Amino acid sequence: MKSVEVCFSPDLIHFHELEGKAVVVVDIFRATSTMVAALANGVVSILPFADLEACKAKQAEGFLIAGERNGLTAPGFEMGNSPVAYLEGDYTGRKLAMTTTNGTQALEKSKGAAEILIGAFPNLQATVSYLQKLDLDVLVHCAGWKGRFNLEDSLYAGALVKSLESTHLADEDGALAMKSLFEREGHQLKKYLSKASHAKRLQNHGIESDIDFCLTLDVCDLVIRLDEEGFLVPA
Ligand SMILES: O=C(O)[C@H](CS(=O)(=O)O)OP(=O)(O)O
Repeated sequence: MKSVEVCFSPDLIHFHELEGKAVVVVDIFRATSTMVAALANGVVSILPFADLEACKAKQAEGFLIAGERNGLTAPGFEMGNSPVAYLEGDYTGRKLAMTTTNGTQALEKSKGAAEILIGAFPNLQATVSYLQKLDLDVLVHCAGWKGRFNLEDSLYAGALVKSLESTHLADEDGALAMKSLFEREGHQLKKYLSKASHAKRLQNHGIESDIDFCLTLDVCDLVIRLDEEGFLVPA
């Protein structure tokens, strides 16, 4: 049987082996949810950046540029980090360059894995089915918040561990704990996560509809992987 483990923050990733594994990067509020929304609604690929200036420079090459820091659109960027913006606008055929506070940093720190996927609640089941066909152990890499643990990414990790239980053994404490948490709270995601500090920060930005999308299960039949050129694309 294959295995599944959880890393709770990019600052802890050095404790985990990446080589030979499928890493699922997750940043529920909001980066990975936004990536799913963008690629499910016409964007053809996403080039992730840890750095704002490098990302912004891609505009000169025709990229749509998305930049977010501390929940707000960064100065000079066309898009911020709202999934709903991609559901409402028409970005068909556009290539997106994207940088966010936590999510794109976690992606950068996942490099070296055999396969890197984007995890979010809207594409949970599609990602599970894809992972079950791969002959790889799984590491869930939670983006957290500025190096800290957060509830929403960890709860997603629990949902993934639970969904993979017929094929992947959860044999470490983080995976076991989050599976138990999801079994207890997964039926009331929105109520439970309304207590999360990140949800409270986003509520202060008045983006309730983003939170709703981020916590909706299985509305996108889409698997997203990082390709050999460094673009996030549908698998
Ligand atoms: O835009 C977001 O939701 C967050 C902002 S922050 O972490 O609360 O500053 O960024 P993300 O990279 O999606 O975690």
